[in-house]
Amino acid sequence: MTVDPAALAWADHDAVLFDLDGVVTPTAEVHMRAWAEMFNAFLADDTVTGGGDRSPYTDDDYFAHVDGKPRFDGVRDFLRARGIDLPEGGPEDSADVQTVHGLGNRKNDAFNAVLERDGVTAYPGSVLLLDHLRDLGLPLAVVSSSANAPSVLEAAGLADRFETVVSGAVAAELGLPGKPAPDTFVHAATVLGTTPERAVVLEDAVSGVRAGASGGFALVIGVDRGAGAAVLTDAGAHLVVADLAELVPGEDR
Ligand SMILES: O=P(O)(O)OC[C@H]1O[C@@H](O)[C@H](O)[C@@H](O)[C@@H]1O
Repeated sequence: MTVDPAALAWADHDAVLFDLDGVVTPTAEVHMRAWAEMFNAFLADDTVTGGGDRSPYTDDDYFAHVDGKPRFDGVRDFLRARGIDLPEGGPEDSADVQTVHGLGNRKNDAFNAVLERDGVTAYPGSVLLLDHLRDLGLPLAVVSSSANAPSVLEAAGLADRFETVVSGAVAAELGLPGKPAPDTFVHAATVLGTTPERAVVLEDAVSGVRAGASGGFALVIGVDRGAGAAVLTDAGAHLVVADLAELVPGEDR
């Protein structure tokens, strides 16, 4: 399917489902840096046992194993890729314990420290699209793997723009598998009173694009913030943009 981004018939759809980090707000970068800080300290720590490949963690590792997934899935999938065996631990593990949950909690502390220090400013092009869709009266949702989605939306001043927020915490509560499984997007469509065949998904991560494609959504729009347009297309995006302003009719680009 070839789609002209500026000529999208938004009104033909019932709802629009936005990933958050990297789509609405530039917080994918904050997640990326927090992961890199945590994994590199872990990989360089001689006291850690569990074998595996301890070479430094790179952005390629992020895009291949971590991007867009719920926090502890990201930890597990990266460790598995490196052949490193760590105990699972539990949600209450402190951030200095060498378990899957301890490492995830350490990354979360790093993420929240940056959020508190720097705040969040949404991408201007994304706010333009949100304004346009509000003018059209389309119901909107955020579907994010992040348990921090509500605080990021609050910090960006956008909490009132979305009818529902399916965050990592909501998914865990409802027992929904995270991206790349389609369940969180399907749940958001249901909450907005529609079905995947009538809803649009916007995603910057391969795992999220896969979720939209395997869920049978009418339109899956990839947002290239570093994953690569070809990679997003291969994962199932119907079209790929670099900025959400490209999706607003009449916006100068
Ligand atoms: O904030 P949390 O709960 O750790 O969420 C983790 C993930 O949240 C996603 O929204 C990001 O795109 C991921 O790359 C990130 O790792």
